[in-house]
Amino acid sequence: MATLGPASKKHKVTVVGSGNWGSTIAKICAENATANPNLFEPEIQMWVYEEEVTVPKESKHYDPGSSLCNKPQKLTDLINALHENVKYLPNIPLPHNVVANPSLPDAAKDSTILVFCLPHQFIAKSCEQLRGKIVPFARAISCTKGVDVSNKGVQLFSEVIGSELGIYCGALSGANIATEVALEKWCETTVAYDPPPMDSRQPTPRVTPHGSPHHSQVDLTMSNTDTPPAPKHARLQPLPADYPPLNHDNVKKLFHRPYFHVRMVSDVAGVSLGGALKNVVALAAGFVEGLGWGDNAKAAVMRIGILEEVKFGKMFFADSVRAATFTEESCGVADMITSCSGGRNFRCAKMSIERGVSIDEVERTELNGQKLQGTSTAYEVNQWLRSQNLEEEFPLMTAVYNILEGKARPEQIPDLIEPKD
Ligand SMILES: NC(=O)C1=CN([C@@H]2O[C@H](COP(=O)(O)OP(=O)(O)OC[C@H]3O[C@@H](n4cnc5c(N)ncnc54)[C@H](O)[C@@H]3O)[C@@H](O)[C@H]2O)C=CC1
Ligand SMILES: O=C(CO)COP(=O)(O)O
Repeated sequence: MATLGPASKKHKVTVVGSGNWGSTIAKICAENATANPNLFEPEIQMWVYEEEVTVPKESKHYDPGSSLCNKPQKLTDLINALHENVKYLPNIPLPHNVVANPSLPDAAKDSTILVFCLPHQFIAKSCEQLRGKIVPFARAISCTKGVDVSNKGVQLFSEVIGSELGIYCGALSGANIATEVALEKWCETTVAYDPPPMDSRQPTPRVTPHGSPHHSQVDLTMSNTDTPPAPKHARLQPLPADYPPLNHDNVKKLFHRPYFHVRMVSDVAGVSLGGALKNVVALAAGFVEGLGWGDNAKAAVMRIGILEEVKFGKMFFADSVRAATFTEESCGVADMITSCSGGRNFRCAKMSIERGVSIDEVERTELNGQKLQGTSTAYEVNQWLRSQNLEEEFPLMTAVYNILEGKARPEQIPDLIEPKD
């Protein structure tokens, strides 16, 4: 067995995104960079989609005499001066080693770990900006919840990021309402990371994967020897030996906090799909709550939602998904419950019924720039199901789409999701 020298380099970490969850994830990574100085560079770069922001009067930083407060400022300048994202994560101090950067290529320069935490509609554009500008052996984790439908079929965002950038991408998802996590209220999350064996420098169990570059182009099968087989296609570059290995233990150290408990798994598809599809279910839960139907109705919607998640995974990601991920891990049932109780998709869908306005209007007026993922995911999922002639197999996903389109009413949900004999 090859001897491994001590790692002389450390991982540079960039968080791509700075919204409600992006800023929270940057806080977590920054705390862990400080806690693990042997693994990570001290500074966490956080890419901020630049905009002009006025410090709100209710902010503790508001001081009418200060030049920062008397006119709109660049959000990056505010974050770096106040160590708070006053627009997307107000009242939460960010560690001083979080550095806001308005240039994506600059923020990601030389980074070996890219943590993507953007609303899903912005992933493709950000990958375009990064293509050819990152270190070729970088690894990524997608914290984005959604699926992408294109002429390539239905893809997870870990797959989109992986194939656009030619790097390996895992996924982080769980019952994680950002404001609670940012306040350090305890919760669990699931990180799916199924790295090529060359990263972990230890045998990794064979998993049958779906689609992303290491999946389709690199044979992950381990022989019985300690040396991993050479990849059939060398596109995925090995992590140089002078970096600490990116195995489950070290990836966990980037995210696990006393208030944010990480369980590591290898099922990237299951983790990603749980997070994506529950956002559509949360809209249905919001609709029935908005009608005043109570917890029993919401529980029925959640039950069917979980069944449709599992079915979607088995039908379209059969070679990689593990049904138990949806029931055993935080990214499954637990995320369904929390999202259908207090998530933005749930709350905005409920308000849209109560006020008799569209959910898009509620998003515009109530979320101060934060983005719903359930509405666009409902359209993406429907586009895919329709292309496969399978809308009837997913009555809840289809009902939500039809309600958003004005082709069905929320009151019809019980009939729409009733199994057809
Ligand atoms: N907020 C939460 O509680 C959680 C969110 N997530 C997921 O994390 C992902 C990111 O969500 P949040 O951080 O909550 O974002 P957010 O919804 O709070 O904020 C919107 C973000 O989009 C950025 N943005 C606006 N226009 C843009 C453009 N043209 N290009 C690039 N960025 C642009 C804004 O700067 C802002 O950072 C989503 O997929 C969401 O489902 C996952 C777990 C919890
Ligand atoms: O994903 C979330 C909690 O895990 C947050 O969901 P919302 O985007 O609906 O707030």
